Amino acid sequence: MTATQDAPAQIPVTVLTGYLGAGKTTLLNRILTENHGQRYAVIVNEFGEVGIDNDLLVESDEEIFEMNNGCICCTVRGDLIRTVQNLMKRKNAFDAIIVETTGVADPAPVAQTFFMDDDVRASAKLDAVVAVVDARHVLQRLEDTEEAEDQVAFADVILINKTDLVSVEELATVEARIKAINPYAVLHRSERCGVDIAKVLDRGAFDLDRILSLDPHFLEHGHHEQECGPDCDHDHHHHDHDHGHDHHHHHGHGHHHHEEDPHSVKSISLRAGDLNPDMFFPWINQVTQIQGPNILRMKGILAFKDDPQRYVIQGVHMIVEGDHQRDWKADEPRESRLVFIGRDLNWDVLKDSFQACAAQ
Ligand SMILES: Nc1nc2c(ncn2[C@@H]2O[C@H](COP(=O)(O)OP(=O)(O)OP(=O)(O)O)[C@@H](O)[C@H]2O)c(=O)[nH]1
Repeated sequence: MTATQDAPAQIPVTVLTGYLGAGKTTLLNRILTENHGQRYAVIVNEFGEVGIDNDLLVESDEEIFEMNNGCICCTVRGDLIRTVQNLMKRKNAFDAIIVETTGVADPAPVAQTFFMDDDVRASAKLDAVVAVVDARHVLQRLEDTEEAEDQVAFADVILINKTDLVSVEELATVEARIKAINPYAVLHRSERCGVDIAKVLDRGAFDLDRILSLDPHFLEHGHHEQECGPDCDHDHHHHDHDHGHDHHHHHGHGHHHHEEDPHSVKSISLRAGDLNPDMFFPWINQVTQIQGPNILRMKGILAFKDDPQRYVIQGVHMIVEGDHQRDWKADEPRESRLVFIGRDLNWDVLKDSFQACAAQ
Protein backbone atom coordinates (compact mmCIF):
# COMPACT_ATOMS: atom_id res chain seq x y z
CA MET A 1 0.00 0.00 0.00
CA THR A 2 2.57 2.56 -0.95
CA ALA A 3 1.61 5.59 -2.92
CA THR A 4 3.81 7.01 -5.62
CA GLN A 5 3.37 10.54 -6.87
CA ASP A 6 2.20 9.47 -10.32
CA ALA A 7 -0.17 6.76 -9.26
CA PRO A 8 -2.59 7.55 -6.48
CA ALA A 9 -2.81 4.76 -3.91
CA GLN A 10 -5.53 2.30 -4.61
CA ILE A 11 -7.03 0.77 -1.53
CA PRO A 12 -6.82 -3.02 -1.60
CA VAL A 13 -10.13 -4.84 -1.54
CA THR A 14 -10.55 -8.42 -0.40
CA VAL A 15 -13.71 -10.18 -1.48
CA LEU A 16 -14.62 -12.87 1.01
CA THR A 17 -16.71 -15.66 -0.36
CA GLY A 18 -17.71 -19.17 0.64
CA TYR A 19 -20.92 -21.12 0.86
CA LEU A 20 -23.46 -20.68 3.67
CA GLY A 21 -21.92 -21.52 7.01
CA ALA A 22 -18.40 -22.18 5.72
CA GLY A 23 -16.76 -19.78 8.18
CA LYS A 24 -16.69 -16.31 6.58
CA THR A 25 -17.86 -14.53 9.74
CA THR A 26 -15.42 -16.57 11.80
CA LEU A 27 -12.59 -15.35 9.55
CA LEU A 28 -13.87 -11.79 9.63
CA ASN A 29 -14.01 -11.88 13.42
CA ARG A 30 -10.40 -12.98 13.48
CA ILE A 31 -9.42 -10.16 11.19
CA LEU A 32 -11.35 -7.66 13.29
CA THR A 33 -9.82 -8.77 16.58
CA GLU A 34 -6.24 -9.55 15.62
CA ASN A 35 -3.60 -6.98 16.31
CA HIS A 36 -2.34 -6.41 12.78
CA GLY A 37 -2.07 -2.63 12.84
CA GLN A 38 -4.32 -2.21 9.81
CA ARG A 39 -7.67 -0.45 9.72
CA TYR A 40 -10.33 -2.22 7.72
CA ALA A 41 -13.66 -1.05 6.43
CA VAL A 42 -15.93 -4.07 6.19
CA ILE A 43 -18.92 -4.31 3.88
CA VAL A 44 -21.24 -7.16 4.77
CA ASN A 45 -24.17 -8.35 2.75
CA GLU A 46 -26.56 -10.79 4.27
CA PHE A 47 -29.27 -13.11 3.19
CA GLY A 48 -32.38 -13.34 5.29
CA GLU A 49 -35.06 -11.04 6.55
CA VAL A 50 -33.93 -10.44 10.08
CA GLY A 51 -30.46 -8.96 10.19
CA ILE A 52 -28.44 -11.40 12.24
CA ASP A 53 -25.02 -11.53 10.65
CA ASN A 54 -24.05 -8.13 11.90
CA ASP A 55 -24.95 -9.24 15.42
CA LEU A 56 -22.59 -12.16 15.09
CA LEU A 57 -19.63 -9.96 14.33
CA VAL A 58 -17.47 -9.05 17.25
CA GLU A 59 -17.74 -5.53 18.51
CA SER A 60 -14.68 -3.73 17.25
CA ASP A 61 -13.41 -0.34 16.26
CA GLU A 62 -13.55 -1.24 12.60
CA GLU A 63 -16.33 0.22 10.53
CA ILE A 64 -18.97 -2.19 9.37
CA PHE A 65 -21.31 -1.28 6.54
CA GLU A 66 -24.30 -3.49 6.22
CA MET A 67 -25.99 -3.96 2.87
CA ASN A 68 -29.01 -6.05 3.59
CA ASN A 69 -31.43 -4.89 0.99
CA GLY A 70 -30.67 -7.71 -1.34
CA CYS A 71 -28.18 -10.22 -2.49
CA ILE A 72 -24.93 -8.49 -3.40
CA CYS A 73 -24.97 -10.14 -6.78
CA CYS A 74 -28.16 -8.24 -7.57
CA THR A 75 -27.34 -4.92 -5.99
CA VAL A 76 -23.76 -4.94 -7.16
CA ARG A 77 -24.30 -2.17 -9.66
CA GLY A 78 -25.94 0.05 -7.10
CA ASP A 79 -25.29 -0.37 -3.43
CA LEU A 80 -21.78 -1.73 -3.58
CA ILE A 81 -20.56 1.02 -5.88
CA ARG A 82 -22.24 3.67 -3.73
CA THR A 83 -20.87 2.20 -0.54
CA VAL A 84 -17.34 2.06 -1.94
CA GLN A 85 -17.63 5.58 -3.34
CA ASN A 86 -18.74 6.87 0.03
CA LEU A 87 -15.87 5.09 1.69
CA MET A 88 -13.46 6.66 -0.72
CA LYS A 89 -14.48 10.11 0.44
CA ARG A 90 -12.84 9.19 3.71
CA LYS A 91 -9.96 7.35 2.16
CA ASN A 92 -7.54 8.12 4.95
CA ALA A 93 -9.77 6.55 7.55
CA PHE A 94 -8.77 2.99 6.66
CA ASP A 95 -6.12 0.93 4.90
CA ALA A 96 -8.17 -1.73 3.19
CA ILE A 97 -11.69 -2.88 2.44
CA ILE A 98 -13.17 -6.33 2.97
CA VAL A 99 -16.41 -7.25 1.24
CA GLU A 100 -18.15 -10.28 2.72
CA THR A 101 -20.61 -11.72 0.23
CA THR A 102 -23.63 -13.82 1.10
CA GLY A 103 -23.06 -17.55 1.05
CA VAL A 104 -25.22 -17.94 -2.02
CA ALA A 105 -23.55 -15.24 -4.09
CA ASP A 106 -21.53 -15.75 -7.21
CA PRO A 107 -18.37 -13.73 -6.53
CA ALA A 108 -17.86 -12.78 -10.19
CA PRO A 109 -20.17 -9.76 -10.32
CA VAL A 110 -18.79 -8.54 -7.01
CA ALA A 111 -15.23 -8.76 -8.27
CA GLN A 112 -16.30 -7.22 -11.54
CA THR A 113 -17.48 -4.07 -9.78
CA PHE A 114 -13.88 -3.20 -9.07
CA PHE A 115 -13.12 -3.13 -12.79
CA MET A 116 -16.31 -1.69 -14.22
CA ASP A 117 -16.93 1.53 -12.39
CA ASP A 118 -14.38 4.22 -13.22
CA ASP A 119 -14.48 5.96 -9.84
CA VAL A 120 -14.19 2.71 -7.98
CA ARG A 121 -11.40 1.51 -10.24
CA ALA A 122 -9.43 4.67 -9.73
CA SER A 123 -9.40 4.37 -5.98
CA ALA A 124 -9.76 0.70 -5.14
CA LYS A 125 -8.00 -2.41 -6.37
CA LEU A 126 -9.17 -5.96 -6.04
CA ASP A 127 -6.49 -7.64 -3.98
CA ALA A 128 -7.80 -11.18 -3.82
CA VAL A 129 -10.94 -13.26 -3.76
CA VAL A 130 -10.72 -15.43 -0.66
CA ALA A 131 -13.02 -18.44 -0.40
CA VAL A 132 -13.72 -20.27 2.83
CA VAL A 133 -14.75 -23.88 2.32
CA ASP A 134 -16.47 -26.17 4.84
CA ALA A 135 -14.40 -29.37 4.62
CA ARG A 136 -17.26 -31.38 6.06
CA HIS A 137 -19.94 -30.33 3.59
CA VAL A 138 -18.16 -29.01 0.51
CA LEU A 139 -18.27 -32.20 -1.55
CA GLN A 140 -22.03 -32.35 -1.11
CA ARG A 141 -22.35 -28.64 -1.94
CA LEU A 142 -20.31 -29.02 -5.11
CA GLU A 143 -22.79 -31.68 -6.18
CA ASP A 144 -25.93 -29.71 -5.56
CA THR A 145 -25.17 -26.02 -6.05
CA GLU A 146 -23.44 -24.17 -8.81
CA GLU A 147 -22.57 -21.19 -6.65
CA ALA A 148 -20.31 -23.36 -4.51
CA GLU A 149 -18.31 -24.34 -7.57
CA ASP A 150 -18.20 -20.74 -8.82
CA GLN A 151 -16.81 -19.65 -5.49
CA VAL A 152 -14.02 -22.21 -5.57
CA ALA A 153 -13.26 -21.63 -9.26
CA PHE A 154 -13.03 -17.90 -8.76
CA ALA A 155 -10.89 -17.77 -5.64
CA ASP A 156 -7.26 -16.75 -5.41
CA VAL A 157 -6.90 -18.02 -1.86
CA ILE A 158 -8.95 -20.90 -0.42
CA LEU A 159 -9.22 -21.79 3.25
CA ILE A 160 -10.24 -25.40 3.67
CA ASN A 161 -11.88 -24.83 7.02
CA LYS A 162 -13.45 -27.12 9.65
CA THR A 163 -10.64 -29.62 9.35
CA ASP A 164 -11.63 -30.85 12.82
CA LEU A 165 -14.83 -32.31 11.37
CA VAL A 166 -13.20 -34.61 8.81
CA SER A 167 -10.69 -37.46 8.78
CA VAL A 168 -7.26 -37.13 7.17
CA GLU A 169 -8.52 -39.19 4.22
CA GLU A 170 -11.62 -37.05 3.77
CA LEU A 171 -9.48 -33.93 3.88
CA ALA A 172 -7.21 -35.30 1.15
CA THR A 173 -10.27 -36.04 -1.01
CA VAL A 174 -11.62 -32.53 -0.46
CA GLU A 175 -8.26 -30.99 -1.35
CA ALA A 176 -7.98 -33.03 -4.51
CA ARG A 177 -11.49 -32.04 -5.59
CA ILE A 178 -10.78 -28.36 -4.96
CA LYS A 179 -7.49 -28.51 -6.83
CA ALA A 180 -9.27 -30.17 -9.74
CA ILE A 181 -11.68 -27.22 -9.92
CA ASN A 182 -9.06 -24.57 -9.30
CA PRO A 183 -5.41 -25.55 -9.54
CA TYR A 184 -4.26 -21.93 -9.26
CA ALA A 185 -5.52 -20.92 -5.85
CA VAL A 186 -3.29 -21.03 -2.81
CA LEU A 187 -4.81 -23.51 -0.34
CA HIS A 188 -4.61 -23.33 3.43
CA ARG A 189 -6.12 -25.77 5.87
CA SER A 190 -7.75 -24.29 8.92
CA GLU A 191 -9.77 -24.93 12.02
CA ARG A 192 -12.01 -22.00 12.94
CA CYS A 193 -10.20 -20.05 10.21
CA GLY A 194 -7.07 -20.04 12.35
CA VAL A 195 -4.62 -18.94 9.69
CA ASP A 196 -2.04 -16.24 9.71
CA ILE A 197 -4.01 -13.21 8.49
CA ALA A 198 -1.10 -12.21 6.28
CA LYS A 199 -1.84 -15.33 4.21
CA VAL A 200 -5.27 -13.97 3.45
CA LEU A 201 -5.07 -10.19 3.24
CA ASP A 202 -2.97 -7.90 1.09
CA ARG A 203 -1.89 -10.75 -1.14
CA GLY A 204 -1.96 -8.97 -4.49
CA ALA A 205 -3.26 -12.28 -5.72
CA PHE A 206 -6.15 -11.40 -7.99
CA ASP A 207 -5.18 -12.59 -11.43
CA LEU A 208 -7.21 -10.90 -14.14
CA ASP A 209 -5.70 -13.03 -16.90
CA ARG A 210 -6.82 -16.21 -15.21
CA ILE A 211 -10.31 -14.83 -14.67
CA LEU A 212 -10.51 -13.81 -18.32
CA SER A 213 -9.59 -17.33 -19.33
CA LEU A 214 -12.41 -18.56 -17.08
CA ASP A 215 -14.86 -15.89 -18.15
CA PRO A 216 -13.85 -14.11 -21.37
CA HIS A 217 -16.68 -11.57 -20.89
CA PHE A 218 -15.60 -10.59 -17.40
CA LEU A 219 -14.67 -7.04 -18.37
CA GLU A 220 -17.59 -6.40 -20.68
CA HIS A 221 -20.00 -3.79 -19.48
CA GLY A 222 -23.40 -5.16 -18.80
CA HIS A 223 -22.35 -8.76 -19.01
CA HIS A 224 -23.50 -9.53 -15.52
CA GLU A 225 -26.14 -6.88 -15.56
CA GLN A 226 -28.26 -9.00 -17.79
CA GLU A 227 -28.67 -11.39 -14.91
CA CYS A 228 -29.39 -8.90 -12.18
CA GLY A 229 -29.96 -5.48 -13.58
CA PRO A 230 -30.49 -2.26 -11.67
CA ASP A 231 -34.20 -2.85 -11.86
CA CYS A 232 -33.74 -6.27 -10.34
CA ASP A 233 -36.85 -6.97 -8.34
CA HIS A 234 -35.56 -9.97 -6.48
CA ASP A 235 -36.81 -9.89 -3.01
CA HIS A 236 -34.35 -11.86 -1.00
CA HIS A 237 -36.03 -11.13 2.23
CA HIS A 238 -39.22 -13.08 2.27
CA HIS A 239 -39.66 -16.52 3.59
CA ASP A 240 -41.13 -17.68 0.34
CA HIS A 241 -38.60 -16.12 -1.95
CA ASP A 242 -37.10 -18.44 -4.47
CA HIS A 243 -33.37 -18.06 -4.18
CA GLY A 244 -32.74 -20.88 -6.54
CA HIS A 245 -32.31 -18.58 -9.45
CA ASP A 246 -29.42 -19.39 -11.57
CA HIS A 247 -26.41 -17.22 -10.88
CA HIS A 248 -24.13 -19.51 -12.76
CA HIS A 249 -23.87 -17.47 -15.89
CA HIS A 250 -20.41 -16.19 -16.12
CA HIS A 251 -19.52 -18.50 -18.92
CA GLY A 252 -21.54 -16.29 -21.17
CA HIS A 253 -24.96 -17.86 -21.45
CA GLY A 254 -28.12 -18.25 -19.50
CA HIS A 255 -30.60 -15.83 -18.05
CA HIS A 256 -32.19 -15.26 -14.76
CA HIS A 257 -34.89 -17.78 -14.04
CA HIS A 258 -37.88 -16.87 -12.01
CA GLU A 259 -40.01 -19.95 -12.31
CA GLU A 260 -40.97 -21.49 -9.01
CA ASP A 261 -38.88 -24.44 -8.03
CA PRO A 262 -40.18 -26.06 -4.88
CA HIS A 263 -36.71 -27.42 -4.14
CA SER A 264 -34.91 -24.12 -4.42
CA VAL A 265 -33.16 -22.43 -1.53
CA LYS A 266 -35.40 -20.25 0.59
CA SER A 267 -34.91 -18.25 3.70
CA ILE A 268 -37.40 -18.46 6.55
CA SER A 269 -37.33 -15.85 9.30
CA LEU A 270 -39.03 -16.42 12.61
CA ARG A 271 -39.55 -14.04 15.49
CA ALA A 272 -40.81 -14.46 19.03
CA GLY A 273 -40.38 -12.86 22.42
CA ASP A 274 -38.82 -14.68 25.38
CA LEU A 275 -38.49 -18.41 24.87
CA ASN A 276 -38.72 -21.32 27.26
CA PRO A 277 -35.36 -23.15 26.97
CA ASP A 278 -36.94 -26.45 28.03
CA MET A 279 -39.17 -26.24 25.01
CA PHE A 280 -36.74 -24.64 22.57
CA PHE A 281 -33.74 -26.99 22.83
CA PRO A 282 -35.65 -30.26 22.29
CA TRP A 283 -37.47 -28.53 19.42
CA ILE A 284 -34.32 -27.28 17.64
CA ASN A 285 -32.66 -30.67 18.15
CA GLN A 286 -35.60 -32.38 16.57
CA VAL A 287 -35.83 -29.93 13.68
CA THR A 288 -32.14 -30.20 12.87
CA GLN A 289 -32.07 -33.98 13.21
CA ILE A 290 -35.10 -34.54 11.02
CA GLN A 291 -34.73 -31.70 8.52
CA GLY A 292 -30.94 -31.36 8.78
CA PRO A 293 -30.20 -32.53 5.25
CA ASN A 294 -32.33 -29.66 3.94
CA ILE A 295 -31.06 -27.02 6.32
CA LEU A 296 -28.12 -25.32 4.64
CA ARG A 297 -27.89 -22.76 7.40
CA MET A 298 -29.61 -21.82 10.63
CA LYS A 299 -28.80 -18.90 12.91
CA GLY A 300 -30.51 -16.98 15.60
CA ILE A 301 -30.28 -14.59 18.49
CA LEU A 302 -32.51 -15.77 21.31
CA ALA A 303 -33.95 -14.34 24.52
CA PHE A 304 -34.61 -17.00 27.15
CA LYS A 305 -36.93 -16.16 29.99
CA ASP A 306 -35.13 -14.82 33.06
CA ASP A 307 -31.81 -14.95 31.23
CA PRO A 308 -30.05 -11.55 31.15
CA GLN A 309 -27.84 -12.66 28.24
CA ARG A 310 -28.44 -13.01 24.53
CA TYR A 311 -28.01 -16.55 23.30
CA VAL A 312 -26.59 -17.12 19.83
CA ILE A 313 -27.41 -20.38 18.09
CA GLN A 314 -26.24 -21.44 14.67
CA GLY A 315 -25.81 -24.49 12.57
CA VAL A 316 -25.08 -26.08 9.23
CA HIS A 317 -27.17 -29.18 8.46
CA MET A 318 -27.17 -31.26 11.65
CA ILE A 319 -24.26 -29.53 13.34
CA VAL A 320 -25.57 -26.98 15.81
CA GLU A 321 -23.67 -24.71 18.19
CA GLY A 322 -24.95 -22.27 20.73
CA ASP A 323 -23.58 -19.99 23.41
CA HIS A 324 -24.32 -16.91 25.42
CA GLN A 325 -23.03 -13.81 23.69
CA ARG A 326 -23.49 -10.78 25.96
CA ASP A 327 -26.04 -9.07 28.17
CA TRP A 328 -29.11 -7.61 26.52
CA LYS A 329 -28.65 -3.87 26.45
CA ALA A 330 -31.15 -1.70 28.26
CA ASP A 331 -32.37 -0.07 25.05
CA GLU A 332 -32.55 -3.32 23.10
CA PRO A 333 -35.87 -5.12 22.75
CA ARG A 334 -35.63 -8.68 24.08
CA GLU A 335 -36.58 -10.49 20.94
CA SER A 336 -35.82 -13.95 19.60
CA ARG A 337 -34.94 -14.11 15.91
CA LEU A 338 -34.21 -17.27 14.04
CA VAL A 339 -33.40 -17.75 10.35
CA PHE A 340 -33.37 -21.00 8.39
CA ILE A 341 -31.97 -21.15 4.88
CA GLY A 342 -32.63 -24.36 3.07
CA ARG A 343 -34.68 -26.43 0.71
CA ASP A 344 -38.17 -27.87 1.16
CA LEU A 345 -38.66 -26.14 4.49
CA ASN A 346 -42.24 -25.66 5.61
CA TRP A 347 -42.63 -22.15 6.92
CA ASP A 348 -46.03 -22.69 8.56
CA VAL A 349 -44.89 -25.75 10.46
CA LEU A 350 -41.64 -24.16 11.57
CA LYS A 351 -43.34 -20.93 12.59
CA ASP A 352 -46.06 -22.62 14.65
CA SER A 353 -43.71 -25.03 16.37
CA PHE A 354 -41.19 -22.24 17.07
CA GLN A 355 -43.87 -20.05 18.59
CA ALA A 356 -44.96 -22.96 20.75
CA CYS A 357 -41.56 -22.56 22.48
CA ALA A 358 -42.53 -19.10 23.76
CA ALA A 359 -42.20 -18.65 27.51
CA GLN A 360 -45.52 -18.38 29.34
N1 LIG B 1 -16.35 -27.42 14.08
C1 LIG B 1 -16.04 -26.28 13.47
N2 LIG B 1 -16.97 -25.31 13.39
C2 LIG B 1 -16.64 -24.16 12.78
C3 LIG B 1 -15.35 -23.94 12.22
N3 LIG B 1 -15.32 -22.68 11.68
C4 LIG B 1 -16.54 -22.15 11.90
N4 LIG B 1 -17.34 -23.03 12.56
C5 LIG B 1 -18.75 -22.87 12.95
O1 LIG B 1 -19.53 -22.96 11.77
C6 LIG B 1 -20.67 -22.11 11.87
C7 LIG B 1 -20.71 -21.15 10.70
O2 LIG B 1 -19.60 -20.24 10.79
P1 LIG B 1 -19.69 -18.75 10.22
O3 LIG B 1 -18.35 -18.16 10.38
O4 LIG B 1 -20.83 -18.04 10.82
O5 LIG B 1 -20.01 -19.06 8.70
P2 LIG B 1 -20.41 -18.03 7.53
O6 LIG B 1 -19.73 -18.51 6.31
O7 LIG B 1 -20.14 -16.63 7.97
O8 LIG B 1 -21.97 -18.25 7.45
P3 LIG B 1 -23.01 -17.41 6.55
O9 LIG B 1 -22.68 -15.96 6.74
O10 LIG B 1 -24.33 -17.79 7.10
O11 LIG B 1 -22.84 -17.90 5.16
C8 LIG B 1 -20.56 -21.42 13.22
O12 LIG B 1 -21.32 -22.15 14.15
C9 LIG B 1 -19.07 -21.51 13.53
O13 LIG B 1 -18.80 -21.49 14.92
C10 LIG B 1 -14.38 -24.98 12.32
O14 LIG B 1 -13.23 -24.90 11.83
N5 LIG B 1 -14.79 -26.12 12.95
